[in-house]
Amino acid sequence: MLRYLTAGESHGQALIATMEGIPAHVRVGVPEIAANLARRKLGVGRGARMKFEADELALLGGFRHGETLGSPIAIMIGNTEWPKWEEVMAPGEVDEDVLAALARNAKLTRPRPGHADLAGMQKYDFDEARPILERASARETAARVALGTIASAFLEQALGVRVLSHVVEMGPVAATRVDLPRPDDLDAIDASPVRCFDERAAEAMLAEVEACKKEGDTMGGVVEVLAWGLPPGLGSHSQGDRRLDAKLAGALMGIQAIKGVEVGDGFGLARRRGSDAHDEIVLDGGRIARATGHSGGTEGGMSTGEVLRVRAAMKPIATVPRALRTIDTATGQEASAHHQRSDVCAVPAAGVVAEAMVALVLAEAVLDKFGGDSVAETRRNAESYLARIRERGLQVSA
Ligand SMILES: Cc1cc2nc3c(=O)[nH]c(=O)nc-3n(C[C@H](O)[C@H](O)[C@H](O)COP(=O)(O)O)c2cc1C
Ligand SMILES: C=C(O[C@@H]1CC(C(=O)O)=C[C@@H](OP(=O)(O)O)[C@H]1O)C(=O)O
Repeated sequence: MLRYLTAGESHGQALIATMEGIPAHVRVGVPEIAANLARRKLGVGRGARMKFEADELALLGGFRHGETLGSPIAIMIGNTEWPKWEEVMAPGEVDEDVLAALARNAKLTRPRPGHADLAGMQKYDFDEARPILERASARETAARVALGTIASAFLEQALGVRVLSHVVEMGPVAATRVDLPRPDDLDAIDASPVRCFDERAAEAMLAEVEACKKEGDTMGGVVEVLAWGLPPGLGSHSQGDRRLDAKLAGALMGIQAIKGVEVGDGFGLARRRGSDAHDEIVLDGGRIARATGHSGGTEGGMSTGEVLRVRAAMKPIATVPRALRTIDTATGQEASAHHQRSDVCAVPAAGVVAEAMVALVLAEAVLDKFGGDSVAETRRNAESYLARIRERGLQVSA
């Protein structure tokens, strides 16, 4: 069983991530996690905070000498901006006069449409948005990316599974390249300011973000996550909440601003006839293969052994510089939404977060199927399962 939690506010002292259930001997540590945290900050359209804030990473539990111990993992990511926020976000009581003198403590009573501000104030009984936005903020995704790095390392070392993401749509611009990126393409994707595999589309995407920024507006887009090398049979058809596709959808929808998830061709499948929608089962050198990849690598809530392909649609950033209409909850009058600074577009970063969430779901599914308290034990169990599939003549070619 794999379980994890994150804690911490956007302008608090630190983010904390804990995870239990990752086997011993996964070779992973600060270099790999720090590299993924850096990837999450990349991409055109990110706001000023990405430049001046560093992620101060500390591994507090569950690691020794560059490997996991099989014990609970505890990770801290310090917010280097904390000194500026020490009073505003102090966990203890602070003198009212001190707070009143701080401009950054001004009450946020003009909730932003599209953010968690208003619903959160209503639900948690606050007279301003600060206590809500602090946790709603996608700063929290740094903690999930840290955990996802460990899940990814486990998947690769136990089973040779590689997870990657790329941007396929940015506002109105869509990539048209049909071949799927492979793990070796990830460096090139990360080198693109829009994290797009299709170079021609990348140029148009870049122009779109720049135009959007100039016009004081924000953008969304679509990211695709691929997992290469999965065995068939992760997840189960036997209960709705055990379906791999359901878990993937839930995990991706759990990312801030994600409003749609597609598995494989998703909504497009609904517009096709069955003869044109399903991946015919064919022979490839004596092994089972699929003629096409419409399903995205799951059937019946189980992985098929083909490449897993899921997409997540991100809505435009809620903090629109050309501020949207709202109500000032202090006066009850119409007003424009509060805005200090924000990202114009965070789709490239959302791809890195989506990659982490998919890795966490897959690691959980692998541990459900194969168990194991060490990487070697998970690998042995998976090998024996795959040997049985071969014995039956049911092996896939991917
Ligand atoms: C990587 C990332 C960065 C984000 N940056 C911002 C931002 O700078 N400003 C903003 O208003 N929303 C930003 N968001 C989106 C908000 O966090 C999100 O809209 C908010 O939490 C409300 O949740 P909902 O969109 O799911 O309703 C970002 C989301 C992600 C995934
Ligand atoms: C800090 C991060 O993202 C933040 C996510 C976010 C939001 O509303 O989701 C709003 C912005 O923060 P601020 O309002 O302080 O400028 C982003 O910078 C991060 O990703 O590390």
